Amino acid sequence: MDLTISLPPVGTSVQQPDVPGGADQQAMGVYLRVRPFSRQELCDDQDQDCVVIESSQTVTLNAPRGSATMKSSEKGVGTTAHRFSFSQIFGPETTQAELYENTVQSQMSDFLDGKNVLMFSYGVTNAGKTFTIQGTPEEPGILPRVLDATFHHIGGDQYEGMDLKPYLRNDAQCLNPEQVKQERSAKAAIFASVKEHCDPVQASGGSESSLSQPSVSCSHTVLGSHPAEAGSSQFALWVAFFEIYNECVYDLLQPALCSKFMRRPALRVREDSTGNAYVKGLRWVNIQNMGEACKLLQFGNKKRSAAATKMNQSSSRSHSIFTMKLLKIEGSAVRRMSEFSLCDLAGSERCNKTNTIGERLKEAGNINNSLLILGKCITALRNNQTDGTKSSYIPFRESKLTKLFQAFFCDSGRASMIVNINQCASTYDETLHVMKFSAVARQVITHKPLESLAPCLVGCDGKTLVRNGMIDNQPLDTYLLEEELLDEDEADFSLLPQNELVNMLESLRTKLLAERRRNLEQEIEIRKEMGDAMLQQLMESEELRRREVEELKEGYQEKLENTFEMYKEAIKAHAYQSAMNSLEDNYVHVDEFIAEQEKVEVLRHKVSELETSTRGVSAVPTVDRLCQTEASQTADPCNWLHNKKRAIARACEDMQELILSLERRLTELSDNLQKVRDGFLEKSAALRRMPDDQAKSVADIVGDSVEEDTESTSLKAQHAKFSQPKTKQGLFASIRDAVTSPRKGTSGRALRRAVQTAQT
Ligand SMILES: Nc1ncnc2c1ncn2[C@@H]1O[C@H](COP(=O)(O)OP(=O)(O)OP(=O)(O)O)[C@@H](O)[C@H]1O
Repeated sequence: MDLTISLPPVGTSVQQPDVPGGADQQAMGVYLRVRPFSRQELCDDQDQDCVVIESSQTVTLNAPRGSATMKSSEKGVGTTAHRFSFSQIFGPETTQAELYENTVQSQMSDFLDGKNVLMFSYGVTNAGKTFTIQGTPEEPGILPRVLDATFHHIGGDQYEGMDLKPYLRNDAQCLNPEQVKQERSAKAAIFASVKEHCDPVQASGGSESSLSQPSVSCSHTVLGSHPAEAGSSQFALWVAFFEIYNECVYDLLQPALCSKFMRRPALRVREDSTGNAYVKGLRWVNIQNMGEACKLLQFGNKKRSAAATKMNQSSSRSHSIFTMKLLKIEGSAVRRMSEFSLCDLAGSERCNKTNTIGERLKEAGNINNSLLILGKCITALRNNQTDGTKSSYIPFRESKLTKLFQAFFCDSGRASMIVNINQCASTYDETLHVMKFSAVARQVITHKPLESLAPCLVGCDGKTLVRNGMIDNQPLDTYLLEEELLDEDEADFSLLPQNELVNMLESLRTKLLAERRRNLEQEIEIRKEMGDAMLQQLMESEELRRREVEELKEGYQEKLENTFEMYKEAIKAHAYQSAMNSLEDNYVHVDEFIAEQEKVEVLRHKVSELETSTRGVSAVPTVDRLCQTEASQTADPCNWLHNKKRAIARACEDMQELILSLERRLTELSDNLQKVRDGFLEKSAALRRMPDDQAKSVADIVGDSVEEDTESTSLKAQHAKFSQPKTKQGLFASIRDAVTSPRKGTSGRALRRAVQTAQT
């Protein structure tokens, strides 16, 4: 988990932060506890002097070989040694009692004085967090010691009645006899289920400090300064034990479910009318001695989500919170109520180190997420405090854990932290992250907690009975439930006394304004974060698309080239195959080829002889050339001549058709001439009968007729030419004449005759 924390320069110790506020403000208590090596760890060569305690407040971490930190420093990023300072450092030899006396005792006196206190343990898995908070029967941890000290403080002033109970976050409720009965039977059910498993000495519950067995030597000197006011006040201690697992809150003091297949009901985190978070429906149990406390712890621990991981056989997979509420009772009024919460956070392990898969991986994700938010809250708190002008958003509401912690950090409480580390080389990098986190936490300033005001006492139905220790004269049931106050439509404010109403309105107005301002700031912050995130996402997806398109293009290009190459190869292969096939088909042995050539030569000779012997044919050079060329191409000259004869016959037929068409046209023209002549004669006669002024136009008409007459004459002359007998020449010369100048050359009939002669 990277908490993205800016650190002071390496090699310098983190200075104790200046506390501007003076006496009522102090730096958050951050203690370091270094666990001793286990025998197994020593065998595994985990002792590489990674953790060197320099003084009671300063420790240096040296990166071992193979760690990511060492690798980074080898690349020139960062260094191998990091120094950190703490409120106090407890080495491996520190006993549980020493730790308690030097860390919790001052908080303990605050708690007994009516102030709210939070203490949480933070560290990687297997670092000793649970050992520090709960300990073992032989070496009890902080929690049993706090309980023991509380009972010692209560002494004989135990409030026996169970009718005054914590309610919401800071209020108390007055139970009716029926409810008291229910409380007793619920408590008895819990104890009944742990009876067999609980150590008989601890379970006896006879002693008010049953934990004060030989192994536990708990100093109660601090309590001497604030002894319970004998006779005047009584005390009631109520405890709750719950866990936050996978971001769901589960009550560890709920009776066992009927079936193991039933799912545990998850509880909701709500806010009371003053904005303080509380777990709705959480079971509070009144305990009156250490025996009962021990049984409750056993009952709850059995239900806690733990699992064997690679690094810890019994690793806590959830954040467990044990909360004590001490009610100071005078008569039937609760004068004061204070809270002590002890939180054993789940290990901040890395997924790869712990072999986390499946459910364990999901757990690790949720654990790391809530720890990350805790880190963000602490960083934001520090930033806001160090820079007075800054008021950045603190994301308390982003996880259940930080929601419940908010009150301790912001106003009505005091928080302190015990950082647990082991000295193993294999977990060095994670340990370094934990130390960086604690370096920031060390700079957070906490306000000295104010003594809590008398809680608002509500009746068995949840309606307010007492405010600030004063019992109102108004009928008890005229006050409103928190839910009703939140629902404006149903709230009947007119039932409240006037001065109460004015005060209430004023405080509500102030709260509303503060809430609106906070909401607005949060909204702006969230919008900005969302906008940035969306922009980032867009840019990333754009880049991704671009890369995908490029990859696709390259892929298709490559495919195309491959296909093209494939086809080229196929065509080449096919061409080669075809060439080979045709080579096989046309293969002629060289002797055969020579013989054939000789045959051709003989035939050619014969053809030339034939040509020479054919008169007239030899006179046509074109045909001769044609014959020579084609005769050389064919081995059978007779066949060739036959073909040629057929071709010439076809040509003659065409010529005949041409001659016929010309004759038809000549006939048409003769007919026209005849018509024109008739017309001319008619018009000449008419002319003679017509006056002189029309003579010119008639002359034009006559002119036209004369032209036509001229044409007619020339046609006639042509016809005569066609009709004249012609000197017999070569066949092809005659054809050529007929084709090139049909009007001037031989007549159709003469041409036909010439062809016929050639054919015979
Ligand atoms: N100061 C100590 N002296 C002796 N043994 C210790 C000490 N601290 C821890 N151990 C032992 O180390 C082991 C791991 O401790 P523990 O279970 O408390 O770790 P953890 O940090 O709570 O782990 P996880 O986060 O996985 O629950 C336990 O066997 C515990 O008894």
